[in-house]
Amino acid sequence: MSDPKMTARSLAVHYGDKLALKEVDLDIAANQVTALIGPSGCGKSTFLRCLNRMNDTIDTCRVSGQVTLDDEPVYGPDGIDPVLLRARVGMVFQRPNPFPKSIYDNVAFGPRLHGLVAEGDEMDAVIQRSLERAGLWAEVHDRLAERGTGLSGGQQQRLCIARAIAVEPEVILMDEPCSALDPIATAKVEELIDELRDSFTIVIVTHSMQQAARVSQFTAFFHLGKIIEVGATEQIFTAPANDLTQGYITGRFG
Ligand SMILES: Nc1ncnc2c1ncn2[C@@H]1O[C@H](COP(=O)(O)OP(=O)(O)OP(=O)(O)O)[C@@H](O)[C@H]1O
Repeated sequence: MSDPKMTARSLAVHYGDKLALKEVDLDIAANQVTALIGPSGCGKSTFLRCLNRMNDTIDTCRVSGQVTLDDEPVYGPDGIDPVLLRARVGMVFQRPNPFPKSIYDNVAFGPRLHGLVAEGDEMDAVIQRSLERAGLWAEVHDRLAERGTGLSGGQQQRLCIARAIAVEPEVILMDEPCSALDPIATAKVEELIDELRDSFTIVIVTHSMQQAARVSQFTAFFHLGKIIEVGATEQIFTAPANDLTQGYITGRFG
């Protein structure tokens, strides 16, 4: 791939003695959606968390190999500062997890943490723009002081997306972002993902083959800690090269 936004090379992850990810190589294309699929426990989330060093928070976890963001190393002595890295590579989790604060303060959290935006008109504009881009502004503009936790599940997840994009990340990692949502809320988030890729590079872990096919341009199939196959989503779903991929996408195992 020419000029990938992020790369992983020989990436391996141990939890204690257990090898969870084995020598994984992957390029993440800029302004595209890359889906990570595979059976439970195959290492998708572990891989995703390596991209913004979220695994650092797990005591037993050891990472080896290289990850880059715009050719800069993510790990090692010359690695990007982890706080800065997480501003550049944001994350949306499986369960919507708004802070027990107002809708406004949820979105303002990142810009305040990183000292990016002045309070007042400038912050108001960032809040509005982020909520608009997350497709939530129309639903919440007249109740920004209410608690984020009082929104519906789907709205909470879009609030978490607004919170992630408020710091203008370059990459957004999504770990099964729709698994706690109903079909209508899921459809909204999927539409949003498609719009967001104009501005951001997106990596999404999903258990839903339909979702991977609908939202992504590239798909990587993981099995037992390795990448078995990676390619254009259409090719992976219509003409996979590997029997294991074929077996998984046709539901023979999972
Ligand atoms: N914090 C942890 N401590 C110990 N082992 C872990 C930890 N997190 C994950 N693992 C193990 O690492 C392996 C990969 O897990 P991971 O969560 O990355 O898989 P996954 O493909 O995302 O699974 P799922 O689809 O079920 O979420 C599994 O065997 C899992 O049990």
